Amino acid sequence: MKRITYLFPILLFTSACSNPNSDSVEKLPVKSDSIVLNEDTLENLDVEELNNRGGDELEVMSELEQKMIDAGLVDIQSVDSTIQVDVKYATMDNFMNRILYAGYDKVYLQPVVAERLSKAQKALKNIDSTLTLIAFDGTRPRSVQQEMWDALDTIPFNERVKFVSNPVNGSIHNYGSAVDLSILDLKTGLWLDMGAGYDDLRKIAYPRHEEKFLASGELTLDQVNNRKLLRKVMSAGGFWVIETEWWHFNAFSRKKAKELFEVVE
Ligand SMILES: C[C@@H](N)C(=O)N[C@H](C)C(=O)O
Ligand SMILES: [Zn+2]
Repeated sequence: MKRITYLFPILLFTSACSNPNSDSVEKLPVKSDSIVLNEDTLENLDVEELNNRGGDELEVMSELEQKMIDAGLVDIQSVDSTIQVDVKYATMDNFMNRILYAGYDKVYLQPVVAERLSKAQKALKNIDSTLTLIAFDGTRPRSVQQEMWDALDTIPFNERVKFVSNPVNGSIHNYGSAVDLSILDLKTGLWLDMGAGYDDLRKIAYPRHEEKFLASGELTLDQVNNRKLLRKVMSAGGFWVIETEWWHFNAFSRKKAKELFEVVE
């Protein structure tokens, strides 16, 4: 397989609001040293050879994906092609309002974690075959964890750790042992309504406050039941949710992940 290294253009945007649904984004000038193509790499390409290859043979791999493969991680869709992925950190549509994964839009996990996620998917399909798991993030390099952590430096430490793990300790994502995900309804093409968006910092996203928000009418019974369905099938795969994010599931404790795996830096 030919490996082509390149950088996607990265427009740096500032996060005017931490809510991913916000459209109030202030544009900053393009940072010149983060732009576009690595010309040395392009010069070294054997263009004629590439042109002679069928388009579907040409595989373009980002440096990040190569890092995942080198670490022994697997693409969830190569383990279970029925699981959908929508990697928000590969787009501008995330709480940072900028691309964190350049040229990389897959979900890589430790092989044992990917097998467990496939088990969760089967549990979901057994309940309703018109639903599917849709993963937003799997293994996350610690460098990206650091970027997230730094971006939220106006939030007091004790609040910040509820949303982003401290990169010094490492997130369980950094070990390929956590996944952010929801459920997609294949009939409508829509995610099930969880009463709060992905990476929503508000307390309404906290599983631990669900009963309170249900009692106050701020969450509906359907929304809470959708979260419960996600937890039920993830639990069948051996995952558990964290108290402050309905979408984040761990397959191992941090201690166990540290024993078993290396951090992806
Ligand atoms: C940032 C959010 N998607 C997330 O994954 N948070 C957890 C707590 C983490 O950073 O480990
Ligand atoms: Zn997460």
